Amino acid sequence: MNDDALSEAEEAAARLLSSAAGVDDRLVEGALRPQMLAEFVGQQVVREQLSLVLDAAKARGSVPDHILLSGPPGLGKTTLAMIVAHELNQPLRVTSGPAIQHAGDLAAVLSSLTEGEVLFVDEIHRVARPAEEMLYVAMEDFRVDVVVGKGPGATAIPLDLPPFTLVGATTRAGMLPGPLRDRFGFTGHLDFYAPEELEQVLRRSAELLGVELTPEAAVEISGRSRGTPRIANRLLRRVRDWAQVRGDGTLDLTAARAALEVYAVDARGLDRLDRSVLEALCRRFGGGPVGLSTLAVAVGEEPETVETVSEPFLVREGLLGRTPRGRIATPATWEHLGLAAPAGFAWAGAGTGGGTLTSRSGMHQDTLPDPEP
Ligand SMILES: Nc1ncnc2c1ncn2[C@@H]1O[C@H](COP(=O)(O)OP(=O)(O)OP(=O)(O)O)[C@@H](O)[C@H]1O
Repeated sequence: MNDDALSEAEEAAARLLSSAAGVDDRLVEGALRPQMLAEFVGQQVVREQLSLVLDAAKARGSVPDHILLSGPPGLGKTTLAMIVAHELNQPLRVTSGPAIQHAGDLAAVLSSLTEGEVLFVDEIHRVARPAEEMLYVAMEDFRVDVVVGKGPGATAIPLDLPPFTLVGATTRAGMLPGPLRDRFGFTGHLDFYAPEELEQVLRRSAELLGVELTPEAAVEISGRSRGTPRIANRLLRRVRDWAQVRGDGTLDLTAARAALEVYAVDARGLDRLDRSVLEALCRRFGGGPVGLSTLAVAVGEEPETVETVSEPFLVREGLLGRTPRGRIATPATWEHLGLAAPAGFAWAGAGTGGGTLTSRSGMHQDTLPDPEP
């Protein structure tokens, strides 16, 4: 092997090793999380409000009010919870709604908190009913009533808790019971990011990953990231893979386009699930209305996944309408799929919030609660 061939082989090995080091994407995702509020890109309003809440509490030397963060997945709720703990210089305890199925589960977590600690409850709308009451008391009075014994002889022993801050995150704010929502002193709603904000996220992540990202590639990736930093970072890592394996290591427009084609992310950022939802809606159900659960079965997913992961973006893009009678296609849906709308299809909906069909009769309906506002 001559010197050139040898150095090529060494380079190839180095490239493979560095991509192998990035195999655990979750570790990389953690490394890309901003640590302080000042590093957190976008969400100007929530950032300013939160910074006031935290600064005021620090100035008073007290714990801040409980904080509720809502919004679609991947917009930075967990990151903000971590930032809250970091900014307050307090430890963070992490749990999630589905893990709290009994009051005892919650009592165990609460009774081990230290003063000022930040307790993060992800998917707080899924905390089981029996634990909810206990959470109300803990949030308001910093107390848990531990029940000892069973039946008529059961007694509740009150246990004082040190003041702590609860940070709750939810993708379904509408599902939170009123009394729980009311006990949060601050509620921040995270919205999808603007393309320029995602470019900023991408530039920051590329720097942390030590890769060169051209401005054109940043625009291309951000445009296909569905307004979501987690997706932007994920696509960045896929483009990095492509650039390392098939390109020269630079994340340029060619690498971005080629990689996103390999991973079937279309020009509007729709992925496999989004397209399956739209295809099923139009091809199998004639554009709807079709109930959420029927649609979810048709694409082989859980209704909650379709509702929380796919729908918010599709509705925002005007590619899907949600009505009390079910999900419906919009003119943009047919256009995006390159299909002709069936004769008689007429849409009288607002682009983002849903709408009504004017001439088609309801078909394929499930019993469906009113869509969330
Ligand atoms: N504002 C931001 N600036 C920079 N990076 C961000 C921002 N928001 C999110 N990220 C990145 O996106 C990733 C996903 O964020 P995070 O896990 O906080 O989302 P989430 O809203 O909690 O999602 P889920 O509800 O699915 O848990 C993080 O790893 C972080 O690197």
